[in-house]
Amino acid sequence: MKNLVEFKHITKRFPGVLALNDINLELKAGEVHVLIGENGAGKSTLMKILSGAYRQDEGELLIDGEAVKRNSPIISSSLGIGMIYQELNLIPELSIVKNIFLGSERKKGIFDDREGMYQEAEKYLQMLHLDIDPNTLVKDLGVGTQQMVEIAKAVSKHSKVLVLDEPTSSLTDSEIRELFSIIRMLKEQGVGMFYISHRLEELYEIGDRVTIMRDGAKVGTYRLDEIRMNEMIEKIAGRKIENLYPRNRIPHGECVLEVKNCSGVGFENVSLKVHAGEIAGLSGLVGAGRTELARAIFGIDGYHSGEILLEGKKVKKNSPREAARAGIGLLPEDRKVQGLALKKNIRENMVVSVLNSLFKNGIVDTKKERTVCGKYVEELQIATPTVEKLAGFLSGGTQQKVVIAKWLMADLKLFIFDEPTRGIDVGAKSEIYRLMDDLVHQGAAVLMISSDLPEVLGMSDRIYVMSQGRITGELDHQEADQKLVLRYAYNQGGQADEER
Ligand SMILES: Nc1ncnc2c1ncn2[C@@H]1O[C@H](COP(=O)(O)OP(=O)(O)OP(=O)(O)O)[C@@H](O)[C@H]1O
Repeated sequence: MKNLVEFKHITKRFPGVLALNDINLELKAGEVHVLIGENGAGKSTLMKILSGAYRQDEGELLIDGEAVKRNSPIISSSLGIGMIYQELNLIPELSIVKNIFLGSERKKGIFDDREGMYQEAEKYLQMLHLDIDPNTLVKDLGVGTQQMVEIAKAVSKHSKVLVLDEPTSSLTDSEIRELFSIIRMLKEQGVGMFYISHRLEELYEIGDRVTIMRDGAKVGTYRLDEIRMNEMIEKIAGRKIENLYPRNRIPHGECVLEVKNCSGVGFENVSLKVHAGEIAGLSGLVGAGRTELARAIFGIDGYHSGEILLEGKKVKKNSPREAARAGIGLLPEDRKVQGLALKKNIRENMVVSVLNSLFKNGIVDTKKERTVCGKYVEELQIATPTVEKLAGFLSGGTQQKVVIAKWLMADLKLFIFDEPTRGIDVGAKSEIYRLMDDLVHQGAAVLMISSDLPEVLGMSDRIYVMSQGRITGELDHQEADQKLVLRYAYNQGGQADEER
């Protein structure tokens, strides 16, 4: 089969980092080629060379068999390369049609052919099974639908190659199904796709071949029907991971968090408890109201009735500062926006929450600071030559590790983690789990929101399930399994009980 893209001996350096080391790789027509590897392994850098955002230091890029001498985003797009990023690149204030045709407006004479563009957009939306008016503003769409609009945009440009960078990370289950059926349709039309993801289960469903990368080098390319998951995990991490969920459950202590009949925007009549020494999982589908509840507990948003208590004392409403002072920390879902100062370096980002403890005689004890940061850089395998590197230059997953380190360092009574391992590679995941287990052993309480079912089941002592703003189930880890949690998540828990 024809090669749509060929990377030949591609090397790329950044100050202090060999981001890509002699990479050889090809993409065939009609193929879904998965790229996988630890955070900072070089996946995005390779794709940015394809998109023309970066230029390789050595090696050659061929598109459709032709060497691309001088690449740029415009050239790459004209050669049929479409990029669909995690951070969506649509303009929220504009309509779907305007977004689709931005920069490639269809003309009738010298004027924009508005009617033509509307009809064409409608055709693409129908093709993607989206029943929406193309004049709808993008800001009024959910994240999943926005992603579909990005795909419609790529389809309108008749892209031969699509790059999907963690496309499912914020989609609901049914949106993921929809996306996969679109990917299959595009495959049949001969479109080739690079697919970056850290979710190993889904790769088997959608991928043809997988290339594993580590530290900027290619470990190997394998057909997915020829490599087992355990083997893949070992190749990604470069070591054996005996136990991904290193939980050592202990009898729990006093109640730390109590939410009593709480109602607010996105959740209703929620009651739950988390104890010292316990990890309580909060499961449910995307959009079930879990993040809204977490934001209310941490005081970012208010709630109109009910009570939130920390160690029996009421937590002040609407004040994250008071919540933090009381001993609550929230690791937000949207970490890039909320969790990190991009213009500050790793060290500065990490120590903000513990700065007080680093002062000695009124000045920061830099030796202690470096030791503390170094420990987390090592444990979480943060890919960086130095802790002085600006956070903005780190790979997406590495940025998340820095935010997580910052929270793990803080001395808190209650940690709320919202999707703690989204976008994190499998080796670091097990380290984060180990550190979470340490936290509860030291007496903290953890509320972990997660859409990753194996993670919820593997880590929690108890699992609360939410559906449409309400708690629909509470399960002990011993009785919980994937099916049961899903039933409650779809609010079918009652029926399940009757069946049993
Ligand atoms: N503009 C830049 N300046 C300096 N270093 C960079 C820059 N872009 C990437 N890097 C470095 O290159 C390496 C590869 O990063 P890349 O973003 O390609 O990783 P990745 O495999 O996509 O990771 P993730 O899974 O976290 O998205 C990292 O060490 C990163 O810090």
